[in-house]
Amino acid sequence: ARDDVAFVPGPENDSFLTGNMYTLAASPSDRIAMTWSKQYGGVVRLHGVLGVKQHVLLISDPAALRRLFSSSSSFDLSSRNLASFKSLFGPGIAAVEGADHQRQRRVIAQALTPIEVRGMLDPVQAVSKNLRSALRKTLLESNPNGPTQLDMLDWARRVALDSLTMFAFGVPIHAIDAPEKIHDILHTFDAMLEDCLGKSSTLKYFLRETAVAGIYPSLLGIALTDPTFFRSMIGATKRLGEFSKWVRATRAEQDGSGNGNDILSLLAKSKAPTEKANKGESKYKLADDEIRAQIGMVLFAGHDTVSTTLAMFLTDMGRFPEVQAKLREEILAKQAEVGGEDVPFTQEDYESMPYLNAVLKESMRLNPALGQTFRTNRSDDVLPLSEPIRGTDGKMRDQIAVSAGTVVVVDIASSNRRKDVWGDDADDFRPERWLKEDAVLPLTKTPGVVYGSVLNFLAGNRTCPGWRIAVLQLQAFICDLILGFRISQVPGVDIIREFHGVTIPKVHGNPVRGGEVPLVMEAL
Ligand code: HEM
Repeated sequence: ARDDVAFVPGPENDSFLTGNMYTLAASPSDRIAMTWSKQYGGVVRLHGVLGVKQHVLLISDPAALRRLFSSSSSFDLSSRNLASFKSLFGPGIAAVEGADHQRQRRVIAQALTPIEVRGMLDPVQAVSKNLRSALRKTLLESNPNGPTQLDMLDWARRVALDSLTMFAFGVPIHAIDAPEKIHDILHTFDAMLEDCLGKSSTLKYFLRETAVAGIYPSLLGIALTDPTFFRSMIGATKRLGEFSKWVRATRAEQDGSGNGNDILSLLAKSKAPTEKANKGESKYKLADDEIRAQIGMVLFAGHDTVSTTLAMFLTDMGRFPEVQAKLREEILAKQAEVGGEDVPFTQEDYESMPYLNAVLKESMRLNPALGQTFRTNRSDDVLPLSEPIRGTDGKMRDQIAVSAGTVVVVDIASSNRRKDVWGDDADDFRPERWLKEDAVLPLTKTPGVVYGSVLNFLAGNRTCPGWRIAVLQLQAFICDLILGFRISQVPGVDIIREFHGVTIPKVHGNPVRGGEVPLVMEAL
């Protein structure tokens, strides 16, 4: 088949074994991807891992991404990702493709409509209030008269886990009150992601990548060549199994279900036959093993993504104290308007705070929890370009033929910073850009996304189905934290993001396993 990928300009090969892929994975804060996309444009040819596929395309061009995310696209999660998800979680939404995926998505989308998400507000707010009082107590105990330095990534993980287990599974886990009791589950994924996907060394990266790509797929082969990777996968699978058992046992104690409004209860309803069931309706139901598989899947997709986003938001509040002060003013004014501290905000209240949403979108735009995600095409495809490129053969091309099986990196980080879309100050933190009348970007400029034209929740057939509840949680946590605390940077501490499949924030120059976000917190 015709294939233009080899003619797309890109960087020199970095390594015989890992091409440019380890450089990409090991570069903090998505920096190298953004450097390449600035240097070479919206499509960049990378050298792949030896033996897996010679060339890889790094894409931030909006026209190419629109094609990639369109309904007729041949691109989907790579089979290597599908297989790893399947062995970790079972046949859940991110482990299946084609008709099975469509059916599962339909059911899961029904559990996360605007109406269902509205019903999840109470538990989310209860957890958020608990965070505020536990944090206040900790601060007063450690320094009654002033500020204290805390790892806010740890607190973000705890609040995200408490909130998720309530709205998704209908069971309380008490990560805020007793993190030591659930340490394993709290850290299942950050540990696994670091061991399995993180930066380590070129050789280890090579062994892992070729293992998951099925070059030597036997468990024994993986165990022998990369014991850390092997142990970590086995450990995560075991903890997930225990967690899922605990969820089901706790729900059984609570009269066989959660509160009725959580994702699991809603999924279970999809299984129950209705009297009016039309012919063919069963194709929109989930089997028991599929429902079970969603427990681990949702824990994976909805925990570290939210905690990283929140921790980076708080980091930005430390970096930009004037933004923090202005945001606090807006939330205080809204609180007075609705009747004071004791009246909880509604979803409309959160939505009607323009500065809150502008700051959240701006922080997410610059700090995506997933800076990259990987795809392969199931059949030959052609990607149009928003601006033509000159190939390494000297020919101008306004589209690129991509033969089946090509690995594509969706460059979310660079897409969120394109100057032709966001303006010359695309790299700057400037929430005001969202307040202008023309802030709504024309869809022709972006790949068609659910939340404010940023690509954080992706687009297309695997757009994050949890984006509404993710945003609602972030709005609630942010309001409580900004009202309750003054947040400052720790002098000399710079936070970077390491990419391990999901981003883990760390201290520049002194990265610890699992990450941390030290901030100076003061109760107001
Ligand atoms: C700020 C928080 C979040 C971010 C940035 C985020 C981002 C994403 C992205 C980029 C994907 C697509 C991954 C890919 O296909 O390569 C995704 C998928 C998914 N997300 Fe989220 N997510 C967030 C929160 C949540 C929450 C809270 C839930 C749970 C309710 C959730 C559930 C899912 C599920 C189930 C998928 C798989 C969808 C599929 O394969 O069709 N996410 N998310």
